[in-house]
Amino acid sequence: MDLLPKIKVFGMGGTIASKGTSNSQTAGYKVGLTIKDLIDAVPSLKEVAELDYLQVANVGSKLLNSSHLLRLYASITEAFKGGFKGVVVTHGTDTIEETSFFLDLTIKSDLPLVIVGAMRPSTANSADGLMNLYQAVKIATSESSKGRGPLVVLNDRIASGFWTTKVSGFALDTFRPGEQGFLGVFQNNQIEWYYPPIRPYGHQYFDISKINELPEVIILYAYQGLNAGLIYSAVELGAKGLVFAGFGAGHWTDEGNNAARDVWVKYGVPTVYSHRTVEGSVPVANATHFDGAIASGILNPQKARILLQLCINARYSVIEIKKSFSSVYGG
Ligand SMILES: NC(=O)C[C@H](N)C(=O)O
Repeated sequence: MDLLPKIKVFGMGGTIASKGTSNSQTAGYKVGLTIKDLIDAVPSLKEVAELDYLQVANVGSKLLNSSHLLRLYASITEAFKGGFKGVVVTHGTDTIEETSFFLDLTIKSDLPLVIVGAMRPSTANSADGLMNLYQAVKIATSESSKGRGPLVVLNDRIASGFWTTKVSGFALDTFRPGEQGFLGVFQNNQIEWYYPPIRPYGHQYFDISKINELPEVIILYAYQGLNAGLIYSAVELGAKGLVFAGFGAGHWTDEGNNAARDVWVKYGVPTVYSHRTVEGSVPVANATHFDGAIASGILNPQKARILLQLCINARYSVIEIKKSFSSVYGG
């Protein structure tokens, strides 16, 4: 018999590793399973891969921060260097999109990297976690998954980790690929790709191999009657960059724009104008208020924040940051 591919699975926590107190409970449950428990619960994994595993964290993904991301980055890099043919990360769905976008910009490998979660705890009727985990490992073992960047699998669908975003706190098909579309689908547990391997337009790589923290970047959300004092508070809290989840196509109040200009002129803190709308983008024409104003393009605030952190960490000038954002469609 051929040797099975060696796959490393990293556990981060989330609903996929959670337990409720009854099988009708789908909210208010707690993380209670280890990555070993999850793997042991899917005996058919033994038929597709030789698995090793590591618990990197075991929390709801709302509790994950830049230190966890850097630890995960280091663990994945080591696994690929150590000869594993693919990696799977089990993760809470609330912030999968940030982690997957971050890994897309920092892991320099064409080997399959799959991030997977669940929308129902392990104790629920029709819990989705184990099938999602099985499919994630299948993707990680497949030659056809190479060169696509991090992939997010949920509810039979395979999405680009660069683009995907969570749209519902309860729906099993919570991950939407936006206008870019899903990359593939599972049918009877066989992968059906819609496209050959390709990286997103505007994809770039950041070397973070020598750092142990990422700069603080704070997101501020637009609302009627916005208090522009929040911008100064964010800078006082240590923000080295700001991201605005603006109205419509990145609009912000005049008072807020003036405050953002002020913190740029006084402290050199740049602001990325993103959008609170689920879809759409912020064109360069809507971020011309001052030199340190940057258009997010199509990137939502949480992804724009990661890109700005990486750009500031790389000591990019504001012109280089603008170039980074404008290489993403619509920026
Ligand atoms: N469905 C989920 O995974 C949500 C969860 N609470 C999380 O850790 O993000």
